[in-house]
Amino acid sequence: MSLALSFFLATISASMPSPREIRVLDNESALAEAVAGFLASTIEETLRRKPRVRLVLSGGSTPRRLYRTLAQPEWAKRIDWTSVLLFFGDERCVPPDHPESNYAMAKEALIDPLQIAPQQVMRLRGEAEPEEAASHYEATIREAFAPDQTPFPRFDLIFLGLGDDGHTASLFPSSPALREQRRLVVPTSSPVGIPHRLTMTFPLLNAAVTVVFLVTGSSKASILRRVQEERDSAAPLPASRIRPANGRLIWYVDRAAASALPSA
Ligand SMILES: O=C1O[C@H](COP(=O)(O)O)[C@@H](O)[C@H](O)[C@H]1O
Repeated sequence: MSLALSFFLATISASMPSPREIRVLDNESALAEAVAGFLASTIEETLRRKPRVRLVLSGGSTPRRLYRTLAQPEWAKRIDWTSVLLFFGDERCVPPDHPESNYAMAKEALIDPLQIAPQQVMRLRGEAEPEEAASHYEATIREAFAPDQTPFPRFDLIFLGLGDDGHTASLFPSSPALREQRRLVVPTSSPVGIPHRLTMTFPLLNAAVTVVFLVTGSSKASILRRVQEERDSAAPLPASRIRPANGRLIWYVDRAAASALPSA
């Protein structure tokens, strides 16, 4: 089936800051190919306007598949990685070679295979004291965007995942980090797995030019439906609060994850 046919595109714009698009692909590998194509054209288009692309990577198994796809020769030769600066939306407070580190995963699947230069990779220091690591990353981001960053730095593209509990990045339901309005990066905690985390905040994530969610598998079907339905609720799940103020929000999901959506 062609990519064009396997896309189901829904655009819902009522009372939202920006239209939302849901693109449904047959399976995880079709999704990785489609997102690789989207990334390639975003990088190309951004480089026509400015010298650098600032891209935020996410953790999780779906992004890993995407990174491995991007490292394949056919995609490697289509993308000019020398002009891309890589950042991370969140990190576990673990050393950079820990199996749970988002940086370690991206290094193994994307950065090393593509030989992306260390000076292009801005990692969160999971091994440092969390407050210090958050402030350090905030300074790193500010420096990478100077002087152009009012009111918040505007990343060209941010990849995000969706947790079973509705979390995204390391913004977990009921966390005080959800209320942060001023800082770009904060320490936070997770109710499951590695407890101490670092995460980008809503104001920073929502300042992006484009945010892309990557969601696959039937285990995500019911939470995906909830996130799509409750966008106007008074206490929405963290993932529902991703609403780029002047940007685009695109959901790439596979058929299994989309199976509980009303239009699926
Ligand atoms: O944005 C993100 O989302 C994931 C949740 O996805 P999962 O597929 O691993 O459940 C999160 O854990 C990850 O750190 C983050 O970058």
